[in-house]
Amino acid sequence: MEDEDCPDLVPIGTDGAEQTDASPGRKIPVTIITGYLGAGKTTLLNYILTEQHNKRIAVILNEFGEGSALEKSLAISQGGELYEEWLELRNGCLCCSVKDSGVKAIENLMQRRGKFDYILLETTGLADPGAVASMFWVDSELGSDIYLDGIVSVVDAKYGLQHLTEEKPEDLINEASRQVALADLIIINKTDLVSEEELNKVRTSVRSINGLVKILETQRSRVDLSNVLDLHAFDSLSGVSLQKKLEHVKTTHAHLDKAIITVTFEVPGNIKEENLNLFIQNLLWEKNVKDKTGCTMDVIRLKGLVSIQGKSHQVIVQGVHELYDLEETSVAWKEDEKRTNRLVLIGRNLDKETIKEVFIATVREEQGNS
Ligand SMILES: Nc1nc2c(ncn2[C@@H]2O[C@H](COP(=O)(O)OP(=O)(O)OP(=O)(O)O)[C@@H](O)[C@H]2O)c(=O)[nH]1
Ligand SMILES: [Zn+2]
Repeated sequence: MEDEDCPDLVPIGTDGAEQTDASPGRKIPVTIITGYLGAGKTTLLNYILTEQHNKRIAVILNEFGEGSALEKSLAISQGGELYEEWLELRNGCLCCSVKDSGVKAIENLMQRRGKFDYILLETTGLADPGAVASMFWVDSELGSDIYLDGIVSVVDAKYGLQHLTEEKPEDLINEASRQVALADLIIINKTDLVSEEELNKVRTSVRSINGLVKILETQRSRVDLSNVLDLHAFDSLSGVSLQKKLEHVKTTHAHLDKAIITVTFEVPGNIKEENLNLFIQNLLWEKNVKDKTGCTMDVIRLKGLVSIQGKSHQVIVQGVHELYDLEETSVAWKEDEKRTNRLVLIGRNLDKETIKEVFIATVREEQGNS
């Protein structure tokens, strides 16, 4: 990789703040804050910055996914004080080659100014957070200083329902639904503007898309920060909490043909890692898994805990769009425990029976002893 391709981040002023880099080896979490136009993302960011006094938080405001501006500002909060850095990007934007250069740019800045403890990234209201997420997720595996902690979606209590049901041309999934489908935490904001009944409708609609997500309701995005930061939603640390969640997933039925829903299934026994890979790749890459009517199953998010042959611990499966990852958790299968595989899929054209059959068939096929 050529250094030339990486944008430079140039901090404004040379007499920067003191560096408070305590633990150089530690990785820095990135939380993606997404949500439709005007839902309350910036309000949430500002709230976090004013509430959180002991973390050095870097904020990337609003610019990922937009490719025009030549400079980006990076607001940094430390000890309750806000100051701003400008990122001067040689090739114009942070997003055009985000995968390498966006992360690299953040790393460069940290080298010059000392590490942050935390990075918050606000996407634009129409962004596909999956694209942004995959950039940080992949890079974490390449020895980056940064890792993806979670995706938080803010939903407007008043207009959210309208956004979620908006029909897009050519069968596209609307942005609001995608943001909800991908989220690890949903904040339904502006509850002051709606009646209890309206709020129920929004909540039901959010839940029908994402049966796994935690939902909070707020005014002015005021939320207990322990619910937002350090979720570890993408790493094996989330294995323990995922286990509990998987037992209580709210599976939903499509009330509309094209609705995004959550399905879950369980298949007992041990599976081979290569067979699981095959199943996931058919689903996410080959896209050759179809529902009963012949429509391709369209998976936006996938999570699961599985039992892989030869592994003593539960393995967590994570998928976002076409990326996925298997990682052994710290949870060991007990001697007398029934080994099992639980998967949750969020997407379109998902029908539980078919997908379970396909899973079983794929797992069995290659064992050659069915
Ligand atoms: N009534 C009410 N207004 C709110 C609430 N939270 C935020 N707002 C207002 O809603 C507007 C949009 O809030 P932002 O935080 O800028 O929303 P955003 O998601 O960052 O918006 P974009 O970046 O433009 O997509 C602002 O005028 C806020 O003051 C709330 O709980 N109730
Ligand atoms: Zn904003």
